[in-house]
Amino acid sequence: PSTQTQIAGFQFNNCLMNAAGVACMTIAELEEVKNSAAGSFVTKTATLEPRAGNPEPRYRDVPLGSINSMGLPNQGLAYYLNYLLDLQNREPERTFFLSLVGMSPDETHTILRQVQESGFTGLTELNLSCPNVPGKPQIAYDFETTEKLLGEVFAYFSKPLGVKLPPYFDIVHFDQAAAIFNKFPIKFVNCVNSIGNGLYVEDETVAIRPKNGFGGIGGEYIKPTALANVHAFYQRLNPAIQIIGTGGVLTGRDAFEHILCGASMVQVGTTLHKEGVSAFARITEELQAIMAEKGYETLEDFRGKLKYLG
Ligand SMILES: O=C(O)c1[nH]c(=O)[nH]c(=O)c1I
Repeated sequence: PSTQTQIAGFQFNNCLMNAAGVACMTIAELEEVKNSAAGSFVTKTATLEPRAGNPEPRYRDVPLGSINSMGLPNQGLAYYLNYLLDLQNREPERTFFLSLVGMSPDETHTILRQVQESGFTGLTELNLSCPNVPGKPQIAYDFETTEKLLGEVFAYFSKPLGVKLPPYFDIVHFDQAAAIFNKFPIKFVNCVNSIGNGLYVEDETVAIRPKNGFGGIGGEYIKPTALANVHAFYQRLNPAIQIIGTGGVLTGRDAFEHILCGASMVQVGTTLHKEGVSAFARITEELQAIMAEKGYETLEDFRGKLKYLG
């Protein structure tokens, strides 16, 4: 069976890739993901200037997942954009993702204009969901701001762009968010970012330093929420807007469920942090075994075909 896929008309030889933030801060890390069984990579979310991020410890792997309050540390847009421009000349047949966001709407426009004016031919993932910059709300929880920002962006940005979303927990919010995204030529929505502002306690103490221990939750804890967001947007969005599924992917079975719920690409975060890039080959083999057992040749044989109980 084949686990190849396409996003916005770009072909990928595998439907698995890293989630932004994991294994993607440096060129060395990105090259390792690129040279693994992953079909693509996304960079760490880039801001205009490099950022040190929050004080450590700011990321912890825990038995059922992870907690992080990194605070958007990154090498700055130029570092990632220059690498991607060089890479697309070296490997023109492959497509990669650039994740970005400004520390303000104006900075977001500055960054996106730089990308627009560059020769970048890959996919842009606008991160509307970072939960860990003290004082900064998750943009996509503010529907008015999100609609205004996207309206401004699409006045000048013509390269393929998708958005990274926080998890929503209310059917009305799925309705309202989807109604906004359906207004714009967005190529994909990526559901979900970490569940924001969880708290992990060891003995009597928090596990991470920033924000008195509050941080985004990933891993097994979040798969039911991730699948619900993937499927809710799959049900509601214009079919021209594809879904990337992120959250709780440990095994081929988890990847299968994301695709069954409507995802065209599946991202791996916490599991990749714990296991390393060998996770991509393992999960791919597990997914192919499930597809073979069920007689599915391609993702399209089962993508979005979640059954209800009537
Ligand atoms: O703290 C971070 O850097 C971070 N952490 C997350 O869990 N999601 C995000 O989008 C980001 I930008």
